[in-house]
Amino acid sequence: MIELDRVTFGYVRSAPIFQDFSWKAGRGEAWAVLGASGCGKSTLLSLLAGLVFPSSGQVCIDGLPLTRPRPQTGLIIQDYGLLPWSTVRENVELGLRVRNFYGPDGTHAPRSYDSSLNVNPWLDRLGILEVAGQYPGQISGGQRQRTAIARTLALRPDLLLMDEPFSSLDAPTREGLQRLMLELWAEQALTMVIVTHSIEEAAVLGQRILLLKKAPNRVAHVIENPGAADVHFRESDAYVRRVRALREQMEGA
Ligand SMILES: Nc1ncnc2c1ncn2[C@@H]1O[C@H](COP(=O)(O)OP(=O)(O)OP(=O)(O)O)[C@@H](O)[C@H]1O
Repeated sequence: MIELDRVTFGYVRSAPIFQDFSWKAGRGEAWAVLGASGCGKSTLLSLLAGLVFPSSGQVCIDGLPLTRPRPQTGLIIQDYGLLPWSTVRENVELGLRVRNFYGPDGTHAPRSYDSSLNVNPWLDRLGILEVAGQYPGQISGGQRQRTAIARTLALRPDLLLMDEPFSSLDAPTREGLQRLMLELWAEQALTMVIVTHSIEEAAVLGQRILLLKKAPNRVAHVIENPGAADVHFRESDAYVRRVRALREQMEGA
């Protein structure tokens, strides 16, 4: 589904963050991108989202070179990006309204396009139906993040990119949302890429973990972590060992 082929990227007047960097992710996989601050995790997400482009090499999604943001890619950023003057329901409808205006191909709305704004199933699935009439300022951080997730999933993405989605939440809320993401990932047949600087989060959410090191990243260090999809993985010895191993690998970065 995702293929980075010898990608080189650096911001203007800055040293490259990725140099001849190649990486592949298959359809339906759950990836965590882990690394210390400044190693290029968010930049990788921007490359995957089609927000920035390599100076050489290619980013391909589903075999097609990425030349602009793709309508089937959902991006969830750290501060939720909710409109404070709109209710939870209006925020969840927002992506669908924009898509109805521009159409799923990003240029125009074809007649055949289903323009329904029925977001109730998503509000229900994300557990925010009872706060649907409230404004972002009146709900908790966890509910705000659920709203952002509902808004993105209502667009039925096949690729979900998340940048430090739970970093500002307290531990029980974060763990609840991590569990929910794993359920949604399995339920919706999503390909998921979650950027995190938390070793524990990477171990819980990433069936495969891409470890970025100090820039420039030239090699994709991939750690297999098949236990992640299991709801009880967090309580297992294998999880403790995985976290320890990841910490050692990060310290050696
Ligand atoms: N828009 C930009 N213009 C110039 N430099 C940038 C820009 N965005 C990020 N950088 C720089 O690129 C490098 C990688 O940044 P990036 O945000 O991708 O790292 P990160 O691993 O996500 O870090 P963090 O965990 O702190 O968010 C950093 O040195 C950062 O200062």
